Amino acid sequence: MSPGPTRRARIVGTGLIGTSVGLALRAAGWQVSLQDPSPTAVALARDLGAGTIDDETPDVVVVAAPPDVAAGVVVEQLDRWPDAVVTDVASVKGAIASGVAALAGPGSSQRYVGSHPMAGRERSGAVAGRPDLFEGRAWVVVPMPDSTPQAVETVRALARAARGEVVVMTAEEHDAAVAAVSHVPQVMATLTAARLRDRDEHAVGLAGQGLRDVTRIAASDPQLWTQILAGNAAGVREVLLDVQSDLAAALDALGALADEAATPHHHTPERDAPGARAVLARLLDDGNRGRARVPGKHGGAPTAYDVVTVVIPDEPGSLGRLFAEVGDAGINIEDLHLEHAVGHPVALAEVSVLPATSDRLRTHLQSTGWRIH
Ligand SMILES: NC(=O)c1ccc[n+]([C@@H]2O[C@H](COP(=O)([O-])OP(=O)(O)OC[C@H]3O[C@@H](n4cnc5c(N)ncnc54)[C@H](O)[C@@H]3O)[C@@H](O)[C@H]2O)c1
Ligand SMILES: O=C(O)C(=O)C[C@]1(C(=O)O)C=C[C@@H](O)C=C1
Repeated sequence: MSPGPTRRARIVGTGLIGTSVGLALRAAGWQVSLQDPSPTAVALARDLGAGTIDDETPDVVVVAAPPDVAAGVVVEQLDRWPDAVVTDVASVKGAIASGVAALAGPGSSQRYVGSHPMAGRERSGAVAGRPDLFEGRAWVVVPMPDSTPQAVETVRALARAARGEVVVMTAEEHDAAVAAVSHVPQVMATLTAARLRDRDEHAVGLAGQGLRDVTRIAASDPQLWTQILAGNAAGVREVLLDVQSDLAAALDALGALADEAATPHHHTPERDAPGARAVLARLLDDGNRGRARVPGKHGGAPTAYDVVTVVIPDEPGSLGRLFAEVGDAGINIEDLHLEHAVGHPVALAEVSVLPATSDRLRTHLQSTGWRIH
């Protein structure tokens, strides 16, 4: 290791995450060299500005390869660069830690520290890379029992340079946490979206923002996610067993309510489905309470935004004019969703703002001729 701050990184695996790490580190002034078995992937990452293709000796190597090869690649890199710290960014940590422990030569695993930036996209490949992908997102750092303090500090510095917020955990803590906050959400999005395959176009055409919110990540790469789910099988299964018991309760309640509805003329308190509505209400309330725990922007406490829904003509320049108008009112847009109504030449822009500013924004937009929904 060279003295002073780490400035030379090597990225091995230049897809979405490797390219994003390269772009982020270069923006922070680091030298970055790139490597990938796919000549196209590495050339593309270079052309996008993520680094150079050379064999400069690195201070730190970032393995951003698929989870099922990550441990082997970490060990190759520990052997190739005997003075470098090596980390990986795979979405599972226990399986990689055991792989490295089993394969690494004596003493070299001390230079390995696992990590996992909690940011990504439903797309793969260098072209989807973003320099600001990790901005304000948790970046989990997972030391091995024998990692040196210097190796841990090197990986913390790397995560900070890429604009992540460092959180240190064991591999077991990490895998249990991401089962609930990342892996099961992927499964639920996938299962929900799968129900749309055989629906006719009229039904799917009614989709509003709710479906979009719930299914964005159902577009993720099946090959990558098969590896992630297999790599955290026990943790994912444990959370899904709880989901299964909630689903069973929902099915029982819905069954009772469906029977009730099928005998509409014989409503009596005994024949009604006693307790079924309470079961559904409890499940929905549990969902409210879980959702309220999801952190807000930059990992802070959840912020309740007010949504101002503005009707905009579905034509070039409308959104730009709306942004300018909100800017003129001196109000920050915290989030934005666009919804297109089927068969209508307008779109709905759902502008999220801080609650203290929403009334002022509505008044301002109405006074300048915008239709508020
Ligand atoms: N996609 C996400 O949202 C996300 C978020 C955080 C972490 N991760 C983790 O980051 C890693 C990369 O995921 P991605 O989304 O960038 O995938 P990706 O498919 O976009 O990129 C993977 C890259 O690894 C390369 N590769 C394949 N085999 C390799 C090998 N043996 N050695 C070196 N490189 C190899 C591929 O050619 C490809 O360029 C995975 O371990 C994943 O779990 C993904
Ligand atoms: O936002 C997305 O598209 C993601 O899939 C990101 C996401 C997640 O938040 O669950 C997915 C997998 C990763 O390991 C880390 C981040």
